[in-house]
Amino acid sequence: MPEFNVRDKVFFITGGASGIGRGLAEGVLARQGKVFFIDVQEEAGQEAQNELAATYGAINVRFGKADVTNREGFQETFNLAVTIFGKVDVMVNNAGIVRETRPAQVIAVNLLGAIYGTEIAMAHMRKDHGGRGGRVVNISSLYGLIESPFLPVYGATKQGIRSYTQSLSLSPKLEEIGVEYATLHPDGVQTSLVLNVQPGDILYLEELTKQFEEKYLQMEKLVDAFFQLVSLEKMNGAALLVKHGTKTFVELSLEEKGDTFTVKPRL
Ligand SMILES: NC(=O)c1ccc[n+]([C@@H]2O[C@H](COP(=O)([O-])OP(=O)(O)OC[C@H]3O[C@@H](n4cnc5c(N)ncnc54)[C@H](O)[C@@H]3O)[C@@H](O)[C@H]2O)c1
Ligand SMILES: CCCCC/C=C\C=C\[C@H](O)C/C=C\C/C=C\CCCC(=O)O
Repeated sequence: MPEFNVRDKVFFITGGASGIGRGLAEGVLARQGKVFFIDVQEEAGQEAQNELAATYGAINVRFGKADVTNREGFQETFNLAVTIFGKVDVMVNNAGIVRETRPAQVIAVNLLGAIYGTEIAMAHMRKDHGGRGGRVVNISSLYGLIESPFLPVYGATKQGIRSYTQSLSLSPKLEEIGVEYATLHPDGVQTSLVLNVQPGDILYLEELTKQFEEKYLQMEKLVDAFFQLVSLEKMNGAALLVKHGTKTFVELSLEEKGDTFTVKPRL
């Protein structure tokens, strides 16, 4: 099977108006793919669409306003993408927030939103229901692999995304369904999610700021790593950790110690 080529593939990206989603959208267009992206921020989304269209052509990129926690609205924009581009080949569930004081909201956006997006994409892509197959990449985090005292709720959603996505990748019907699943685990990137953090969004922010060495991962490196992941001949089940200076495919191993088992990321 040849390497998965981005050219002429249609990507659907959630949370694409800014940050990582926007970076990935531009990466798709630069590789001659097509993008439909959604976001709750209408003005920023329209602006991003106009800027990307000016460089890469209006026929290759479209924005739709939608909230990933509203399944109906999410489905409507997905249907619109299929109407405009004829198909969706790659779903990227990227929309996410950090707000430790609002656990229900964080779980709804980060976890439920990614589950809705995966279900919507899978229903369209699955070969056993007349689809063409496809790929789903769910954006987790470094904190989808390790724990942080600063972000327990956020971390739980990111570990949830990892577990959900990797569980789907184990489907015994994978061949006939024809949909592959993977997770991306970025370290800190300087986006509005990090730069606009308010007291209360993160626990012990003062301590975190003191110990943080400002070793951010560059967007360019993250975008390259994403395309390395999505272009794999066989992407299913991959989990790619991208840190400042390194990128590593990680596997989770179950360690047995007497009667106890511990799950440890093999980093
Ligand atoms: N920046 C980092 O350090 C970092 C590290 C690891 C993982 N991530 C993850 O990457 C993803 C993107 O984050 P980012 O850093 O680019 O942040 P960002 O704030 O720049 O972008 C997130 C986008 O999601 C949109 N969004 C928020 N709620 C939404 C909703 N309900 N429906 C639709 N869109 C919504 C926002 O409007 C925004 O445009 C998130 O899932 C985040 O958890 C970020
Ligand atoms: C100084 C403010 C940092 C705010 C980080 C907020 C959200 C980060 C979400 C990402 O998914 C986290 C991924 C990587 C960590 C990024 C930065 C913090 C590093 C601090 C630490 O060493 O724990």
